[in-house]
Amino acid sequence: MMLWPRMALENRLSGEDYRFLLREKNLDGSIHYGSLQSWLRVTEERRRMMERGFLPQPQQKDFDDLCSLPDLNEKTLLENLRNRFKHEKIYTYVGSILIAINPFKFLPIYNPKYVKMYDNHQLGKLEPHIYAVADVAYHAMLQRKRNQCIVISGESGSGKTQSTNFLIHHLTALSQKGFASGVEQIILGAGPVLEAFGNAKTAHNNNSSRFGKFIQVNYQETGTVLGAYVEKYLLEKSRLVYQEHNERNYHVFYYLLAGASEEERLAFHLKQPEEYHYLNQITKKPLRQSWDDYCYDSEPDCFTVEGEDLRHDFERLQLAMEMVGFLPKTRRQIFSLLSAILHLGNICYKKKTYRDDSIDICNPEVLPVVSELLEVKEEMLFEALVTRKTVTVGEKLILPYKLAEAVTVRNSMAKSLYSALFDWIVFRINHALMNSKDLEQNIKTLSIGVLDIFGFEDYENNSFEQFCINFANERLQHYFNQHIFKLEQMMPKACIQNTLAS
Ligand SMILES: Nc1ncnc2c1ncn2[C@@H]1O[C@H](COP(=O)(O)OP(=O)(O)OP(=O)(O)O)[C@@H](O)[C@H]1O
Repeated sequence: MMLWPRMALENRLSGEDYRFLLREKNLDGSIHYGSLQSWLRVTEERRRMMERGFLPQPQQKDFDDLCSLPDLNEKTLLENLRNRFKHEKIYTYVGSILIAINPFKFLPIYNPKYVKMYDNHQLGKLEPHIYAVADVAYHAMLQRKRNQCIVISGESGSGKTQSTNFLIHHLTALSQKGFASGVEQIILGAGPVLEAFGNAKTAHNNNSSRFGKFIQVNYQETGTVLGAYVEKYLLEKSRLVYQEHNERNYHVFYYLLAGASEEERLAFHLKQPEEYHYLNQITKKPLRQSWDDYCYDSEPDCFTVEGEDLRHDFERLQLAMEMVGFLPKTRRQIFSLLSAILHLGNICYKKKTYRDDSIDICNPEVLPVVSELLEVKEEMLFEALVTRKTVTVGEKLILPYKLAEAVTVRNSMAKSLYSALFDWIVFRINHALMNSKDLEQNIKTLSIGVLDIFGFEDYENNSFEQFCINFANERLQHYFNQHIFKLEQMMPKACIQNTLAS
């Protein structure tokens, strides 16, 4: 295109005022001049030919930062992301924010070569990557001497936990530069332990986090990892006693039942998963055939998920627990408690007589098993399961539970035991992650936090837990919007100040 070309001025017809001229090279190399109107006619013709398939579609250029899209609207934004995804580019920037699209397959972009490539690089210079975000946070922390935080948000199954793992991996790799010190090993070992006890298969995600976590990696001012801290939020306790169709209980139960040795099976009185009430609800889906006739359709079970090797997972868990500092004796106690919870769920009740509401346990042979595994007296356990103690003015009353109450109490006991176990595991992990140097007052520490909470959920039956999860997501989104708008507002001010100063 030529602006104010001599030729255009010379050849212009009266009344036409060319400001530019279109110049096109023909196939034989000769130059062809055209007016804007003729060029528009040709392009329109080309567009029609392409639409009919006579001409090849032009290769669409993709933008690695959505802010660079010439025309930013929902359609172009989604098309750009789709186009990139087709070429296995799962990451795209929106300024300093990173969008990740779950590829649901392994991509070879997380090996040490990539760690090196993204070390100390300027955001936007290379293809967008999760390592680039970790790198920017790390160097911003070192340069500005300020703590940093990375917030990960997205609906269930979108890849938040996987992204957290990549971030933690890169954050520790940047610090160690090739050497795996003790603390980094513990940080990396903590992930599989938390996942085994706090993740489960859901309808949306085979490895869904059923708790929120904030992992804070602490550094010395030189950038060396000092230690870490894990904060846990709201473990979904209801899953322990009830799961929706096609969902499972926490992974650790299936690992234990598949991977325990013969000796452990005997010691913990282990059975098959389908023999435990807390695990066998998934196989049966009520199928309504007519209005007054319900029957239970036997669906294929989901005790094992495609591609899963539970025995191997149990071995991996044992290794990770060892890395985090759980001694064999402690591990045995943990597995004994898990077995006790499973047996506890099998306790069922019946009315003693038709006349009153008093109840009895219909399978008393389970009681000695639970009492042995929990190391509590059988009588005390029985009392706790069938009676309630209340104190009135100067009087202690022991009242029997009603049938429905007793089932709720049994489930509450199981939920409390598991929740206490999970809290204790997080506590022990934190103890192992805490470096004594953290506590020394003369060492100034910096940190990078990664927030990974459960994603937005909408099931057929949504419980109080879904309400809490979705509310937390809404709050996080609100915080994010506020933060981004504040940054946007600050930007013009900073620009004006800079212009005035210069
Ligand atoms: N970058 C990735 N590369 C390969 N696979 C991935 C990636 N991100 C996610 N996945 C796959 O998607 C699955 C679900 O991801 P993830 O568990 O991280 O989701 P989530 O957002 O944390 O879900 P929830 O909120 O339910 O915990 C993973 O188990 C993994 O198989």
